[in-house]
Amino acid sequence: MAAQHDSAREREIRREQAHLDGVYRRLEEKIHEAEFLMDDASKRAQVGTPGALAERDAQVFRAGVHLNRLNSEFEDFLFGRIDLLEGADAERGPDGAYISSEPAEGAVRPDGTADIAETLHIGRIGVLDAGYSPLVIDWRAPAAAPFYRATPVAPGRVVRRRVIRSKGRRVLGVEDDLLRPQITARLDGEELPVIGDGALMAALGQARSHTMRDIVSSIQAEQDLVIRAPAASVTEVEGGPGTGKTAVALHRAAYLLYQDRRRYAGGILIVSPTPLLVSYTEGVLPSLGEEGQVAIRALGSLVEGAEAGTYDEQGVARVKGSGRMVKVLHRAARGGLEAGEVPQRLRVVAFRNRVELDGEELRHIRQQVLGGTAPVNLMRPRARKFLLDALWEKSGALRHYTDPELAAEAREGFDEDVSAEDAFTDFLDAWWPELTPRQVLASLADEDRLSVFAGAARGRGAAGGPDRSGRSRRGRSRRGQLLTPGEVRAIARSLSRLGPGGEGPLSVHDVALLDELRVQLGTLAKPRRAADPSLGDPLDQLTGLEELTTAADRETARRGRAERLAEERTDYAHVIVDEAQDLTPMQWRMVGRRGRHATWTVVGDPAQSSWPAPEEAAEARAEALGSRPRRRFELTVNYRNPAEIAELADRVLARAMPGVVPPKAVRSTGLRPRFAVARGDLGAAVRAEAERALEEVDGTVGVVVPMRRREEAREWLAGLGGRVVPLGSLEAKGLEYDATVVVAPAQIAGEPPTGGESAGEGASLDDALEEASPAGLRVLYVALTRATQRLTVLSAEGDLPDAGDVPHLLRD
Ligand SMILES: Nc1ncnc2c1ncn2[C@@H]1O[C@H](COP(=O)(O)OP(=O)(O)OP(=O)(O)O)[C@@H](O)[C@H]1O
Repeated sequence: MAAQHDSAREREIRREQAHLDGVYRRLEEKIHEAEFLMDDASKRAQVGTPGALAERDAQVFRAGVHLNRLNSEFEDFLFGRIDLLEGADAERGPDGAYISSEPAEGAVRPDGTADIAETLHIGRIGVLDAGYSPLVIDWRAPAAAPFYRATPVAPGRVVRRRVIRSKGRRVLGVEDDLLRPQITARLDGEELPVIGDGALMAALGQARSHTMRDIVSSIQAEQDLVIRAPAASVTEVEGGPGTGKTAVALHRAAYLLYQDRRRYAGGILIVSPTPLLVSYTEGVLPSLGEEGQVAIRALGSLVEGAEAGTYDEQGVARVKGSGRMVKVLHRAARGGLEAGEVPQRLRVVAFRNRVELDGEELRHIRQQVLGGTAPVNLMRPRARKFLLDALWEKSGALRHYTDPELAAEAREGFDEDVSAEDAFTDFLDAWWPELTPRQVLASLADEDRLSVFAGAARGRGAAGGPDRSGRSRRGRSRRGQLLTPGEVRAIARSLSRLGPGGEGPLSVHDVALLDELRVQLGTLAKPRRAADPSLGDPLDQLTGLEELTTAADRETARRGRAERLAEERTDYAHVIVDEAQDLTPMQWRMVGRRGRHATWTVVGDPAQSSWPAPEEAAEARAEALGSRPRRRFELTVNYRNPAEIAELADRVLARAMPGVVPPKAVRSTGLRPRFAVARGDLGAAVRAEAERALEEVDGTVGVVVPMRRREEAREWLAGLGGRVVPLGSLEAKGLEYDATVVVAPAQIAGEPPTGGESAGEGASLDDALEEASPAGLRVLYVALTRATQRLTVLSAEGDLPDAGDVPHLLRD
């Protein structure tokens, strides 16, 4: 093989540049073609026959999509290349590349030499030359798979894998991996040069910004297996921090779209734990050429019209997220009719007689109606019928008829009479109003009401809330009691921030409760809106001769329709759940409803779960995913943290989940984590450490503080600029920064379940350890695994640092 020196590198860069120039020439031709098609299409608008118009619409649409993709500003449009031996067969796939992945017999000569038979360039979208030969293969095409999968142990046909770095139209560099070092391969009679020592490390060393980058040029083999796994039933992926789970989930969405656009366009939902993670990741799909086809939603934004703006204290969150709430809400929905002023008398005039039902009779009727299983709002017709039955009986009119036919006729007349009376309809509206989920949720701010639904007797066992370690006292509660009086009080208090109609700020966990109530209450069919021509199908408007709308109008209408569909869509074709370990049972139910007929990809890491009752969540997850078969994958390499940081985090993991094998960190920076202690003012110490980190790295600095300190942290760090981000420990999920400052680790690990004070000044070692529940330690593990370059641990009250400033929880 040729030795690596600068002139060889430059020559190779020139070669790739020549190829890229050819690709851009071809792209320009395609752009002209698409523009011509658009132009041609708008001329057809003047022809005006239905056939021509329909054809034109289709043409405008196709050309528009194509133009958008071609015009997209791809940072490095072309990023890879593989040089392949001759294949075992001579069959070509639809992208023009040969299909076989194994070399033909005799491709390597007995003397160890071989010729490169095929060179493929890999890019974000595929481009064919005028003769339909591939200039660039789409990274998702089967022919591109060896680029990701080939290893020196199983190289297949790949001799050399090259990552090409470019900016705009300029090739900046190339990095090669040689997969068959034992052979001497020739390309066009020349020995194949090998440049650089791998692109992965270069990618990992880059400074981080506030948005995630795609990893399309350096996807690793174990990740590629997940990305390209067939979308059957449930694909489950587990892996430690930094193993690329989120990256893989996003690339998988793009892959599925490529595989079956018809099925998946607009039909993929990615569920993310926090809005911060949504905004961090949402640029990745457009960079892969997939704009607007995938809904990425935070757990607090999954229900239409309900956007969570706050977090509950952890103790409250634990109860709201628990499966015990299903029964409480079921009862609350059924009892919701009693929440306001309930009319105690119904008085109507029928057949010229006054008929009346009193409070007791009405209560009895209500009970009978509620004996049905339908959602409460959908029982209104049943309520109406039972009321009419009772009125008819009470009127005594039946006695006057012996002939059943006449009796039936009379009854019909009676019902008509009563139903036409305002007194009756007004009564029904007040007695069986349409309940909204928000209203019913807000009604639970009344502790007495909630106690009834929760089966919790008031006034006794006031200390029955969550205990200090956050463990539920469910095991010790009375039979039939769903929530303890302490839990009832905590929930009622948290809901008191809502107005009577449920207006006001919702917490993330309230949203899952609203979704549950939505189902328990049922939604009345809305009267169909008068047809709005801008929302109709443009093809429906082609009534014959006149051309009513311009192409631009139609494009707007199409977009309006797409947006409306996206808003209303509640059942997806594929659901991807990121950070799945953190979904509460109630959230699993909410997410499960959105993928009843879907295939699923579920990625997560049990070691990062902040949910204190993993068995309960596992049960809910099993229920949401149903009996679909599971296919499991594991990711084992940590691409984010340098080994020095991973080693420290692993100490916490060993404490939180003894026996769990941490992922292997592939990089080492030689920089050990820094330990410091806040001896005076905590805010000043945090600010000083953040400033120091800003000096040390080019990119972002995340300052992770206990949840209850996040408001203060904003003030401490004010004015340091956009590179510094203050975060509560639970908000750090899934994110990464070049440097992180983890503040008060013992408080992060021991954040008390009901938001009270944790072990403070003068706390003993035993106190500190007792406070740190496994769930708390897992939260700390997340905080410690966010840094790509540098980590500072700043001890505060309760950390018990040793002489080297290492806090107790992080010592060996
Ligand atoms: N094959 C790869 N090539 C380059 N970078 C990679 C690769 N795989 C992962 N990374 C990078 O490693 C970092 C971690 O990836 P990601 O956030 O997807 O991990 P994760 O498993 O979701 O982590 P966590 O569980 O901590 O949220 C990201 O910066 C990602 O871009």
